[in-house]
Amino acid sequence: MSAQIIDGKAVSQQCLNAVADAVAARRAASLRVPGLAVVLVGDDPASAVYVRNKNHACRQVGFESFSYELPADTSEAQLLDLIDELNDNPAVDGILVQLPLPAQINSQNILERIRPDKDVDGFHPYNVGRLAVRKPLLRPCTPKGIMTLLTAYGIDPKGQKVVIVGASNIVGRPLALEMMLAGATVTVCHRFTRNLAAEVAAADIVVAAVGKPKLICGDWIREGAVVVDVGINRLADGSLCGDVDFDAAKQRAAMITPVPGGVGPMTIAGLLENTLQAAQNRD
Ligand SMILES: Nc1nc(=O)c2c([nH]1)NC[C@@H]1CN(c3ccc(C(=O)N[C@@H](CCC(=O)O)C(=O)O)cc3)C=[N+]21
Repeated sequence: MSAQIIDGKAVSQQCLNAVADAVAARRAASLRVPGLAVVLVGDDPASAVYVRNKNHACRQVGFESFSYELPADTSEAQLLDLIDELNDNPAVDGILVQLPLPAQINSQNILERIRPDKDVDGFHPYNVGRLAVRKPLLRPCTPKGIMTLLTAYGIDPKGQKVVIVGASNIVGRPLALEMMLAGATVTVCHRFTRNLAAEVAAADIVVAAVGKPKLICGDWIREGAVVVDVGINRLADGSLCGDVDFDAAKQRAAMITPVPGGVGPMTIAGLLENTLQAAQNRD
């Protein structure tokens, strides 16, 4: 048996088309075009890809896009000043500060400075807390994109055993909250998990979000499971590889997301949906 490949690029395109329609409708009603500000400090290569894809998507849906590229030695105070300015700028609906930030800047201080109603990454403790108490406002983009992708393929996590590998603030943790909200029974694995293979083998839905190439072996996957691979790892030969051994896992899974073309494009879709929502909430 070979798994059905989940096409994140196609579903992302559908999401972007819906956002573009909503932007056109806003224009027709003389409402403001949504504006997204992206702040990049220094030059992290993974962030550079993201910024490029995000700019392309913004143009495609008709958003106004504000790009800030600051030198690697920018101080925390300078970055806080820029955020205050963007918080007060009425043309800006969404603010995204690319992570990771250089070592001299405390990321948490930065994330907490962004107005929660402009926090389109969903990383502010207020938005994290809203999701935790089942009253989400702006939801983290990658978990949101994964839920959209599963829905598009008719996969309902309700009552399913979901195993998430990785407990990061940006993917694993908020995804656990999303999955609980959707009625799944959730296990979160991390560096202290004793028998990772056994945890993964018990899953109806496995999500890998650790950033370690091929950490998840194909023969761990239960026959007929759904596999979602969040990892985007660049190998020495320049190729991209997920956290799952794709070729082996697709022999056992019912459905699987590829890298690239899986979760990555859905993160962008989630971001643009959040920015539209932020604009609508501010009308
Ligand atoms: N505050 C913040 N929020 C983020 O969401 C965030 C961030 N910082 N820092 C960097 C990471 C990385 N990230 C990606 C999202 C989509 C693709 C993406 O579209 N990938 C495509 C293309 C990959 C390629 O061709 O290299 C794919 O998987 O098919 C990549 C990377 C968001 N991040």
